[in-house]
Amino acid sequence: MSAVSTLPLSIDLQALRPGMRIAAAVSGGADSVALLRLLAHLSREHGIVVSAAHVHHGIRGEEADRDADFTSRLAARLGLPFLRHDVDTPAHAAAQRETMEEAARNLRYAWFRQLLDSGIADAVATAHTLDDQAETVLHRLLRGAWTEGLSGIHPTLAASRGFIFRPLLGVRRAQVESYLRDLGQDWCEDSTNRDAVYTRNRIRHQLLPALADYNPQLARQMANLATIARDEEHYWQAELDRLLPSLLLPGKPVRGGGRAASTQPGEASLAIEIERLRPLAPALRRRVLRAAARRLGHALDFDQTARLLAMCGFESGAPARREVLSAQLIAERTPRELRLLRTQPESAAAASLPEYTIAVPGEILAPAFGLRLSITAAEALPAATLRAPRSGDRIRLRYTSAPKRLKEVFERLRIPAAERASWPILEWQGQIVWMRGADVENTSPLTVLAEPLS
Ligand SMILES: Nc1ncnc2c1ncn2[C@@H]1O[C@H](COP(=O)(O)OP(=O)(O)OP(=O)(O)O)[C@@H](O)[C@H]1O
Repeated sequence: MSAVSTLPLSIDLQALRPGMRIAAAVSGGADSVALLRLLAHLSREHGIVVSAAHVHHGIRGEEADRDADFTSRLAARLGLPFLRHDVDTPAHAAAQRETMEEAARNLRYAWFRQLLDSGIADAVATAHTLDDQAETVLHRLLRGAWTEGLSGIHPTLAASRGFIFRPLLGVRRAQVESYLRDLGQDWCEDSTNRDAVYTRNRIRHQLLPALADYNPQLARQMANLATIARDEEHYWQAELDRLLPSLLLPGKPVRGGGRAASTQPGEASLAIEIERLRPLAPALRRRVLRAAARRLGHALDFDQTARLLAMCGFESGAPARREVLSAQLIAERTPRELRLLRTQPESAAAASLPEYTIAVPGEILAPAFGLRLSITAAEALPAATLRAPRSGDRIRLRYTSAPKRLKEVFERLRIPAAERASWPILEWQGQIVWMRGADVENTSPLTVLAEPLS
């Protein structure tokens, strides 16, 4: 089944077959209400079996109850089954040390995959639109993205059974809303969608409209860029799969002894023969290095990759023999090999982590900590420092009477010993005002927002 002409919006249904059971992921917002209405229409015409799947995230109080009731009543009115899943997002976020947004998304997708695995649905449809795509691409561009990041929201995600797909990716949000108005169909507004604390909302309500003054087609072009980047990625990934086995030296991880880097228990390393990298195009060299680092659990940013290329002698300047790329990754070079070594963070590498100075108000990308940090304040104030913990650091958690030693805080938060030396904290005027995953008593005039770098 391809694009369906009898529908008022052109939606991409290439992946669907008659008789398939489709769970529409419905938050109650305009996009997903439109998705449900469109699929309900198709179910009558084409024998697709549609249900409405809603996650109650346990956040946003009564508004979330309202959305769940609204979605359930809408499904009933359309004669469709309603599937509801309740989760405790704050508890999950605390346990996994994720932001609330990350936790909500992870819980949502985990349930979608459960629906597929259990055979309740053959496919889950989400209602991402072309505007979501444009916002995602622009957001990633602002954070500093590779082509993987620029490939944005993928139209289809494979699952172990079935798939997740986004049939509205070619549709503008304004089209969705006018479709609903024509139907006389209402929807729920999420009050947090206007909250300017979230970068995503500022991109949607401020940046994209401002840029559209320069080019009214910008959203579509951002979406086109995502398609181009995705195809490029696909091509290069196939090349990489072909090349990697001959580029990464066999028999790794190694045990040290005569080699460039000696490994300790819990560490791992990979080596790449420099001469084999030399004939490759720069695009492939970078990809090989990034793929090698990824195997050690590390996402290299552009500068780290450039430092590795320089170590191999592919960039100007004297090649360094050793680079501490982050608390967890060291690179060493012998005449023949470039070796990447994943270290225990308590090692010397942790001590070499950079400190980032952040203007207040201001924001910073801190690749060594995998973070993007923004600080808001009502007026210009002295700068803050993002850094790894130091002995003697004390921190006051909310609802506790006195500052505690960092070691106690780590224990209380059950942060594994191996991660502590590189755990990011923010210091302002001699006080720790933020720490990843901790509810810090922040009496300063600073508001701190941290997001992981993708
Ligand atoms: N509470 C929910 N219950 C069911 N589906 C939801 C819920 N929230 C979002 N979705 C689905 O996910 C789509 C995207 O939602 P939204 O834009 O809020 O999420 P996001 O975090 O920006 O994106 P992503 O889901 O890709 O991470 C919605 O159109 C809807 O299909």
